[in-house]
Amino acid sequence: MVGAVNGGRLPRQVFSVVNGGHDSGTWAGSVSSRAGSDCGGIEFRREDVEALLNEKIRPKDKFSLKEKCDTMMDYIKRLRMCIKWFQELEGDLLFEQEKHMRMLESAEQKCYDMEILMNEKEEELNSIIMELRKNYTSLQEKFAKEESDKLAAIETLTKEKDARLSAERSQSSILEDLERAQRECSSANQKILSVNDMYKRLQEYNTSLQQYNSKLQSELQQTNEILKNAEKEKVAVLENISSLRGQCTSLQEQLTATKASNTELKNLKEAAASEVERLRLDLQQVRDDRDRQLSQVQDLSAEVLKYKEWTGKSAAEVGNLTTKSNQLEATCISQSDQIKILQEKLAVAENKLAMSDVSAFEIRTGYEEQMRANSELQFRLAEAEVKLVEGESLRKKLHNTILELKGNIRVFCRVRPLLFDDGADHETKAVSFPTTTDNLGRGIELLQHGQKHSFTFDKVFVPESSQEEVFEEVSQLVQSALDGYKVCIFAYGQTGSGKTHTMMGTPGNYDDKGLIPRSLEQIFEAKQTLQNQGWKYEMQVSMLEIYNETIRDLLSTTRPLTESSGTKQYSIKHDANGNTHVSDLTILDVRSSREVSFLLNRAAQSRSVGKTQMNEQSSRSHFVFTLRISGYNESTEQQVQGVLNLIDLAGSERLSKSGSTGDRLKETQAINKSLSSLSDVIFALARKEDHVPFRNSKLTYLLQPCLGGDSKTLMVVNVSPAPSSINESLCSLRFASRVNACEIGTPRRQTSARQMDSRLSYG
Ligand SMILES: Nc1ncnc2c1ncn2[C@@H]1O[C@H](COP(=O)(O)OP(=O)(O)OP(=O)(O)O)[C@@H](O)[C@H]1O
Repeated sequence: MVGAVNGGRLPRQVFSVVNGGHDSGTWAGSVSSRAGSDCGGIEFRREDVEALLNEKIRPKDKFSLKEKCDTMMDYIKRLRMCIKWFQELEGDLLFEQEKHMRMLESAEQKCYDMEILMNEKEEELNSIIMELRKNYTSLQEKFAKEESDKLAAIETLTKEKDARLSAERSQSSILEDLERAQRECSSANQKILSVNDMYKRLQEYNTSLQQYNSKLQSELQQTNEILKNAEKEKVAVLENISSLRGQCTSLQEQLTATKASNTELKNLKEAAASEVERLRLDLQQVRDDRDRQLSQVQDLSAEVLKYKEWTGKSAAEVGNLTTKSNQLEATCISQSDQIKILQEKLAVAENKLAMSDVSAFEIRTGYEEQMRANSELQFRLAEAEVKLVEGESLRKKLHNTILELKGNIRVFCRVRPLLFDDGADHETKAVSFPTTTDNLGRGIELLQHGQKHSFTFDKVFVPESSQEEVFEEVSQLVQSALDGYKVCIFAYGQTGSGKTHTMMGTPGNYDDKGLIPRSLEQIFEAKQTLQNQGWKYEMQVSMLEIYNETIRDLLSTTRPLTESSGTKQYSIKHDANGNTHVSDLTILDVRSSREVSFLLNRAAQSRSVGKTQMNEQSSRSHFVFTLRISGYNESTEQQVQGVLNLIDLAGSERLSKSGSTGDRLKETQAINKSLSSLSDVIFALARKEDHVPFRNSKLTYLLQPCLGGDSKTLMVVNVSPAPSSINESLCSLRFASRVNACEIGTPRRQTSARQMDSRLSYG
């Protein structure tokens, strides 16, 4: 049964219970205590019982069978007792087991409670341990720190000891230094006094510099005056030169005529001389004949005398001789007559010769006089030309000085006349021009809601200013392009304010032509004039427009009809030399202003123009005209590369006011965006910011060299005088005055024979 319960082995608890808690030894004590004498005092060992239970016990061989049977019987009896006892024991054990089970359960419960408690405690302990560990670590750190502090303190102490020693040593030297420093201090105080004195003097110097500055300003004005006078003188000198040239030409003609008549007279003289020579020869011959005949006559006379002496001779012979003598005398007389005639002829010829000699002398004298006058004229001409060159270089120098003093971006303002379309009350004046000497020709005032806004620019053109007057002010700048500068002139302003009028003029009205045609005429005229100084120029032209942030080639013969059919992507690139190139753009060589006018007309027809509420013929794009000039002087071997950019910007307009819709709205938005990029660039330049957002629009990127480089740039801000446009005019003038305050750089002349791309560049 036990075996069934526990695989044939007695449970350990049983031994404990039976043995009274002793785990080893035999069962005798226990069995006897319960079984008493029934066991017969026979002891059996635990192994025996186990063996018995497992039926492994064999009675010992030395007993007899009976003894063996008795033993066995006894054994069986005991076994039965054992079994009984075991049964009792089992009951006890079950009872015990139940008790133990209950105890176990309560122990388990306790255990479980304990476990929970333990877990809680463990957690508590863990956190305490953690805290303790932290404390320990921090304590260790503190300890280490304190150790290092201690070491450092010891070191510092040692050092301090050393320092103290050395301080004690140096104290004395410091005392000496102190004395010296005190001495120096007193001398420094003296210096401070002198510096203060110097400061005062510097302030005075500063004041004098300011005065000098204002003096320079007035000198600048004077220089402007001088420049204008120099211009006038230049014109006078040019006129003088042309009259001298005229005189020179007429003298040259006279000289040629005189030379021709001289040659004629020389020929006549030579003919007369040869005639005289011939006559002389004839005369000589006649004289020889006469002499010969005279000697014959003399001979014959001698013979006659001899014959006369010979009276005895025959009368016939005498008659003969007399006839001969008469003949000879007649011949002699006729020859004498001939000689007389010849002598007369000779005298006439000699007279003629003398006369021709006299006229030849006169002609020679006249010729020499003319030669003298001619060389004098040549000398005066050379002098005038030298003066002209000097005047020209003075003009350039003064002009460049003015620009350098001003910074390279200048601003002109032009107010257009009131138009019928402005619908304005012509009595109400929103724009006025101050007449004080300071601001005369340079100031403009706007009246908005009763408040006056004043602005000053390099030049302000009143509504009555003519196109010619405007051009006169920019002609110097245009001229600089021929001197090798990059020049950029752009018109800015609200839509309908007169930009296109200023730049291009009125179509079909020759006298009202704008800056672009006038500039070209001046350039081509100057090209002709400068030829006399050895300059040869080549010109290339290109024209483009930026419409809705897209570049369009206005000279392309294969221009797409619609926006979407466009194939070419014109990209802008700036090279290392500061030149700008637009890929695939048409560039044409031009030789006369007429050729360029023709191209301008062609471009004007291709330009994007539309009608808005503000302007009947509004330019809906930015127009960029570029002329590249490359010049070479054979005599000085100088080379210049100038660029002239003339730009008519699209007009800014308020969406609300323009009343644009559809495509017009898109255009207006694109125009306003690029103009606002332009103002961003100008403001960044004015503030001297590190990053200037040139790349924010095609317009600003294209104009980068003009705005941020070394070119001479002029902005013409156009404003309308209409009271209804006062807000826009104010915006334009505010922007222009920011531009006017910009200092961008110093214009640089391109005079070296540096390599330039054969493609046209913008700056
Ligand atoms: N100085 C002037 N004298 C006479 N008329 C002028 C003057 N300036 C402008 N106008 C006239 O004003 C009108 C608008 O001028 P224009 O077309 O030049 O303006 P805009 O600024 O180019 O306009 P948009 O930006 O819309 O193209 C035109 O009829 C023009 O003839």
